[in-house]
Amino acid sequence: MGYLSSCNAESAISTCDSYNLTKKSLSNPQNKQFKLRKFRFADLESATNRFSESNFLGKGSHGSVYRAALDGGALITAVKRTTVNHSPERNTAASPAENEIETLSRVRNPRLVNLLGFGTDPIDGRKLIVVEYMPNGSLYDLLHKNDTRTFGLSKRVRIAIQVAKAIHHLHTSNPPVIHRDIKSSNVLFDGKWNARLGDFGLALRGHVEDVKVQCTPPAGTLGYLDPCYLAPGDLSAKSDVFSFGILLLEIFSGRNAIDLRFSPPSVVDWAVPIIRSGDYSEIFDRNVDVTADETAVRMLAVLAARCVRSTAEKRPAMAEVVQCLTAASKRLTSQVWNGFGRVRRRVRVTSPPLIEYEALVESTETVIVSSRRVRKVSGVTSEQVKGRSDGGCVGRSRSIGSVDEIGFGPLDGMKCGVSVKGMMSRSKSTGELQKRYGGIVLQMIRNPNVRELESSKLLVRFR
Ligand SMILES: Nc1ncnc2c1ncn2[C@@H]1O[C@H](COP(=O)(O)OP(=O)(O)OP(=O)(O)O)[C@@H](O)[C@H]1O
Repeated sequence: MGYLSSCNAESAISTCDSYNLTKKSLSNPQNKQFKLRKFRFADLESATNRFSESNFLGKGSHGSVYRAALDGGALITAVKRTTVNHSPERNTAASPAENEIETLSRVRNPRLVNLLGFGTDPIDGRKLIVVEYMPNGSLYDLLHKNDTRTFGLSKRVRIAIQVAKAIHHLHTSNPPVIHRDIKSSNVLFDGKWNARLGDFGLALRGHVEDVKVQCTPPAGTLGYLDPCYLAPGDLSAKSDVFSFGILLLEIFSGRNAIDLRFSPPSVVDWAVPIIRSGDYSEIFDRNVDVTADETAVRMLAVLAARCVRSTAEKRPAMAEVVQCLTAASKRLTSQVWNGFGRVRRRVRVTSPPLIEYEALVESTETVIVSSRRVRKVSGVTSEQVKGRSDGGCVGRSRSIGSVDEIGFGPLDGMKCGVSVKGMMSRSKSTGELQKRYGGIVLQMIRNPNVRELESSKLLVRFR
C-alpha cells in the first residue's frame, strides 16, 4: 500500500488563516498550529486572472506557475497548476503535485518555500498547489542570467548556508525528507533576498527502509544526480549532499552543472581535479575576490569536493556542511571588518557618481591623472596641480617620513583636490633625501556640497 494512501494531503487540512503565517510562526518548526487552506478553484482562477500570461511566472516539468492575488489582493501567492492529470480513479500512485502537497504539509520552515494550501480543478481533478510567492527569482537566474560582478564570495556563502540549513532541516525531520531535486532553479529568493528551497515534487518523506522509499524509482535532474543512486534501495540523505555539492560548485564557479561549451562539460569533472591539485582559488568565478582569505577559500573548495565524493558514505552530513560553511563565512566576515577602513575608503558609495581617477608617476613629480570612466587622460604635474589650484598648496611636508601635497583646482574641467602621499628616505649611497614611493588620494568636489574621497591602491611610484 502506498504511503500516500494512508496519509494523504487532505488529511492535513482544516481551515487556516494564512495571515498568521508570520516569520515567528514559521521559524518554529514544531509549530503545529498552521493548517492548510483548501482553495476553491474559482478563487484561484480569478486570483490568477484566469491563469493569464501576465501572471505567468514560469514553467517546470510538472506544470506552470502563476502569481495569484488571493483574498482581495491581501495575500500574494504562487499557484502551481500541474499538467499531470491525477483523478482518483486513475491509479494509486501519487502525482508529483500530490507528493508535494503531502510532503510540504509536514515540513514547515522559514528556509523553505512553504505550502499555503491547494485546490482541485473540478473538470479534470488536477491539483493546484498554493505556495508562498518568491518575488526575486531563482538562484539559477542570479548566477546565469545576471551580471555577477557584485556577487561576492560572502554573499555566495551566505546563500549556500541558507540552502544547507534548509536541507539539514529536511534531513532531521521525523521522518526525514530527502528532497531529491536540489538545484539552482529550485532555490528561490524571498522579498528580503533570503534563499528558500522549493519544488518538493520528487521529495520522499520516510525512513530509507520504508516501503515507499524502497519502491520509488530513482529521480532527479541530470547534472545534479548522485551517481551512486541507481536503484530505489541506494537512496540516502547523502544523495542530497551530492546534489548540494554540485550546487556549491555552481555557486562558487558561476558555471552550470552541465555546460557543453566547456570541456569537460560537467562542473564536477572540471572542478574536482583542480581542487585535488591544490589550486583552490581556480574554481572560483573571476568576479570573486579569492584573496580575501585563503583559508576560507580552501575550506569552501574542499567542502564542495567532499560533498561530491563518489562514495556516498564519505560525504559529510548536512550538519557538518552547515558548520563548515558557517566557519568559512565567519572568516570572510572578519576579513571585511579587519580591512574595513581600507575597504570603506576604496569602495565608498558615491552619490553623485564618483569618477575614479588613477594616478601614476611618469617621472619625479609628474603625475598622470586619468579618468577611467570618462576615458580622458591628462598629464598633470604636481606643480600644475598647485599652479591651477584655487587655494594653492595647502599642506606639504618634506621631512623623512610621509609627504603630503594637497592642491585644489579644476582638472578635466572639474573642481577637485589632489593629495599626493609619498615617503621620504635618505639614499644609502649618496645620503640625499629621496621621495621613494607613495599612494595618491584624490578628493573630488563635483558638487561643492558633496565630498567624496577615493583612495587608490599604491599607484604612485616616485623615482
Ligand atoms: N513560489 C514561487 N514564487 C515565484 N516564482 C516561482 C515560485 N515557484 C516557482 N516559481 C517559478 O516558476 C518556474 C517553474 O517552477 P517549477 O518549480 O515548476 O519548475 P522548475 O524548478 O523550474 O523546473 P522542474 O520542474 O523541471 O524542476 C520557475 O522559473 C520558478 O522561478
